[in-house]
Amino acid sequence: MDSPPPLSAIKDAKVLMVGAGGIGCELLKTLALSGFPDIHIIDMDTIEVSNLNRQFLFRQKHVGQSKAKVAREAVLRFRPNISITPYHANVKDPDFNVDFFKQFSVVLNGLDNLDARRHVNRLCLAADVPLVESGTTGFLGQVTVHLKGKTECYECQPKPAPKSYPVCTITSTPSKFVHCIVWAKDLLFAKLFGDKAQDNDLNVRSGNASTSDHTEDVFERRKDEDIEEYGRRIYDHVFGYNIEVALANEETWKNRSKPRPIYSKDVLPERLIKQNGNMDSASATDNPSSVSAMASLGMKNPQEIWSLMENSKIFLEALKLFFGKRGKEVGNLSFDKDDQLAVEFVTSAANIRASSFGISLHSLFESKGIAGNIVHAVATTNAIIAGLIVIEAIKVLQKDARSYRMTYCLEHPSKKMLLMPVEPYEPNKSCYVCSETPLSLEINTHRSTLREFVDKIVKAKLGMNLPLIMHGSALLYEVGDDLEEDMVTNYAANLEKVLSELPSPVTSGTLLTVEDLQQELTCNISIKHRSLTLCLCLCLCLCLSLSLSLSVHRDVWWWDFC
Ligand SMILES: Nc1ncnc2c1ncn2[C@@H]1O[C@H](COP(=O)(O)OP(=O)(O)OP(=O)(O)O)[C@@H](O)[C@H]1O
Ligand SMILES: [Zn+2]
Repeated sequence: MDSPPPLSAIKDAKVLMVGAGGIGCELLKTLALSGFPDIHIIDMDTIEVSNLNRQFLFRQKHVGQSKAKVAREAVLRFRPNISITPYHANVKDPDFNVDFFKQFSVVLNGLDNLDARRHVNRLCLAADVPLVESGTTGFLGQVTVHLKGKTECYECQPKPAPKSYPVCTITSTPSKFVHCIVWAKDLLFAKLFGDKAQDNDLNVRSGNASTSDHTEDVFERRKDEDIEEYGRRIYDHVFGYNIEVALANEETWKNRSKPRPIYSKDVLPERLIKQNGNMDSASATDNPSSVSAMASLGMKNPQEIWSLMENSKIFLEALKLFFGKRGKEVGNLSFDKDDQLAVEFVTSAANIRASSFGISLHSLFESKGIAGNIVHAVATTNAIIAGLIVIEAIKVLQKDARSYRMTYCLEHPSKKMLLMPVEPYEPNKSCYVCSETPLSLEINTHRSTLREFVDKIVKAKLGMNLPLIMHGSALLYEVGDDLEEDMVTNYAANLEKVLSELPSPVTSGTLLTVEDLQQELTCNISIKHRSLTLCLCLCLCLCLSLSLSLSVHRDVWWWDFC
């Protein structure tokens, strides 16, 4: 593969790529073939089988290995004379600080999440290094250019929040298959296999009226309980008893069609073990990651829609395999779309619930897409976007500011164009990241603790990684390895206090300074005490994903418990 000699701007460039996935593989290849001599890559992941269809630098034999390292080796085979430095690490690690970023001529993002994108944006601003940002969703994609003070930063425009659903729709009145998936994944799967200490809206009342101990958690496996018996008890509780309890509230069903309780004995023969063999032969391998209920039941086609009976068998088999073959993980699992057994369990549970509510059933393939919020990736879109990133990177290196473009890759032509170039916007003067605009936060200072403020506002909403919080000259909180022991004790005590009872009380009118030492970002937050009205509180309660809710009202944020 011969290519023309590189432009001088390219020859002297040192670039940082963040992400070596779908876009990253294409990008590294295009950078190398364009003559970029010095490329650094950060990626925290290892290669999964599901990456191989489009992340073409990786092969089956690389599964389990670092993406950054394998991508390097693959490209060095056809461009042996360039320098590629891989980091198998999270870009949020403290080693990747402002000084690290300062060594690069330009940073190129091929990431898949908001959190990491925001973090890189801040480091690029602090290091004053241009950023070319990108993303794809199926046939759609975009490449944007960000230069401090000249164009808007990645965070100048608010980004849409991930979709969440009202709690009651999920727990009581699902009307779409996605509601059943959210129930199966975020409630049932989390309850059975996740951290027991986590809040969970799943109904945990005992289904057995004769049980003397009414506080018994029905989801706990009883001592010496046979695994199939346990599975059937869970099945009957969530698909049978809970539906009967819900039906008793007639108001709910006045204008809705009633669900049908489903009990395992009505769908399945008395005992399955005899049909499916015993635990030891249930799975062909002992490798926990390849345990599969479909495999042990001899079902092969992920695109097939299973009957209610098949879903019920998969449900019991998956539960049995989790406890039998992956028992060590039970209690620590969170749903992962690349975990076959988890997807099988969630698909079957969602389908049984869908059956109960008269919602059409879906295949494992479709369920996986919905559960993982997946829009199936299109390799060609990634290749187009990677090409556009390199074009913008070259303009940045040539300091050709007038020709910078943000380019949108469309699904259908608009004005006969599939690629829509737009001139970059000016920085947003009220952006708290790239300008010094103060923020306003309305919060219940008598009920919210400093820990909630740190976790839900400073980390989750402001996207800070290593925060420090000051009230005037009083330090309320900071993190770091070199803190004195008494400071660590003070901060730990502060975290549990409500804001108005901190040593330096935070009340209406307080101006807090929040700083992230790694991102070199400082924000001033003006606090206003607010106790929510009932109506507001009810509306907040509808948000499933947060037990504490926050909403952005232009530049004023309010926040409280539900
Ligand atoms: N904080 C981070 N630090 C380093 N790398 C990251 C970080 N966040 C995401 N990435 C990397 O960005 C890449 C994004 O690639 P892509 O969107 O193709 O996702 P994927 O996980 O490879 O594929 P898919 O999600 O479609 O299965 C991934 O390789 C991921 O490891
Ligand atoms: Zn900005």
